[in-house]
Amino acid sequence: MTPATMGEMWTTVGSTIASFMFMWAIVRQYFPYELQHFLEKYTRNLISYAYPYIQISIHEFGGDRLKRSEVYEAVEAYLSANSSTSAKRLKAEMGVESSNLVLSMDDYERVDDEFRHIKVRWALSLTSSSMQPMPYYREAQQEKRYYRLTFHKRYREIITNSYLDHVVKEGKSIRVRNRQRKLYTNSPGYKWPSYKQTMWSHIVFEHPATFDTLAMEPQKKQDIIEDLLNFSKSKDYYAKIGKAWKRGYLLHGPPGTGKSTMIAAMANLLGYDIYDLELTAVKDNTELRKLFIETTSKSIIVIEDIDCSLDLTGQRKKKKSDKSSEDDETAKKNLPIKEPKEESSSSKVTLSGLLNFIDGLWSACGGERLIVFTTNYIEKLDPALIRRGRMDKHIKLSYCSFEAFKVLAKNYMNLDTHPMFDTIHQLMDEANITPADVAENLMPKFPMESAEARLLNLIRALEEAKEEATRLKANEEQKDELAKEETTGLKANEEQKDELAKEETTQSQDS
Ligand SMILES: Nc1ncnc2c1ncn2[C@@H]1O[C@H](COP(=O)(O)OP(=O)(O)OP(=O)(O)O)[C@@H](O)[C@H]1O
Repeated sequence: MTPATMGEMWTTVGSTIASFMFMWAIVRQYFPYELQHFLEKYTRNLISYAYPYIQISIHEFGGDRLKRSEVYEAVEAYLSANSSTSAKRLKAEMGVESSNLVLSMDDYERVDDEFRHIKVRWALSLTSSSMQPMPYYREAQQEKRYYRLTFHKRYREIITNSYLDHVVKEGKSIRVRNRQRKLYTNSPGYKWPSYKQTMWSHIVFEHPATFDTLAMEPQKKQDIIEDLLNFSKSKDYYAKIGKAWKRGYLLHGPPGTGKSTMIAAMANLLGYDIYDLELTAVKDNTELRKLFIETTSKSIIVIEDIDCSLDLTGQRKKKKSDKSSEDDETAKKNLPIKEPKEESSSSKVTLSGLLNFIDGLWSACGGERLIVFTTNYIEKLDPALIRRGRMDKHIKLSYCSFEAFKVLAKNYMNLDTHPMFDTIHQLMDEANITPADVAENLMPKFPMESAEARLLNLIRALEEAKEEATRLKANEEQKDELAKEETTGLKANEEQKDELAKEETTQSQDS
């Protein structure tokens, strides 16, 4: 068939040449190396006169042949999202950084893509190296894969300036979404022996908590979700206002109200890694800075129970004997007593070191990081540590409300409503119970335990909590009464003493 227009003619020439080159890529391996080299050089020169297309190659391995090229990996991810629907020959592999099966275009396969109405073609090809492979990097050296992008030369500018950037950005974010996330810790067990320094070590982070499963009032939950999503999309905004791209969250509330669960939900929402920083294992401010610099972008740095981690007030660390008065206070508030973390006497991290870690010059490195502190006792923290700007958002996690209970009932029993809910609602207004305790009661104690039995367990727990609260209140009132009586007695004594003294003075004056 004769091509009707010039455009079609170029298309025909182009696709003929492209097909020729594609065929050549397959058959070239059967030619001796020297002949391949010779033929390629002269054919390329000849083709470049007639060929209206531009080609860009992206090789799997860089000059050092050891590390996969980041751009290649991004293109691979971008095309795997694209090619799984359009390519005819796909290969299935386990993702390097994920446990999912990843589909991508097979060797010598081609896929078409479109960008601002411009059609481009990607092909995956292979070359074999003439070099003797090193034993450990055999694969990297023997089979060299590369992607070849072909487009018409009239689109050179748009493709090189915008399309490639778009592919790499998209590919990187697909990789972030698909990667296996990590939970890092610097626990004392991971000291590097020769330097005696703590180091990060990690396991795969697989916590199933999400904001859907988190028991909390819906409006409060929505505010937090929006705040987090807003943060993750605000790179340009932070740059514009000249602030490091990071945000501090302070989660406070009694034990078992979901502080750790919320951190896991945050990480799952944003696809971030978690660095669980054990401050008591950090030797000094220098080591803290080193650990901080080693954290990567898109991560949450967590310091749990910050009040127990260090003496952040600069005062003498409390001795065991000093604890009793503190414990009295705790008992008054009906909170379980938190054991202090491992003795931190060897740690010389100071409050100023920690503040530097949050918002000093070093804190700007890396970007896109959340810093989360948790505490059961917000009132114990130095105001400088938690002022807005450092801890931008303070979130109070509290005892279970009826709204929060409904989330747990849905999660644990798939119940939206039940006649027993009214009693539970009423009791929850009168008694304090943590979401952890509610969850424990809703869990079946044996297979097939009925919903009624589990709700009854919860009602009993609520009644106990109510009785306990009434008992504690009565105790408090009794203590207040005794204190009042004591004060009245002391006052009467004082008055009697004054009276006697007055009488004595009168008598001595008379005599
Ligand atoms: N708000 C909640 N939503 C869903 N589950 C919760 C919630 N709060 C607690 N839980 C359940 O209770 C368990 C303990 O909660 P979590 O460890 O998150 O509490 P915490 O406030 O961090 O406690 P602590 O102060 O002792 O560290 C969790 O594993 C979870 O099953």
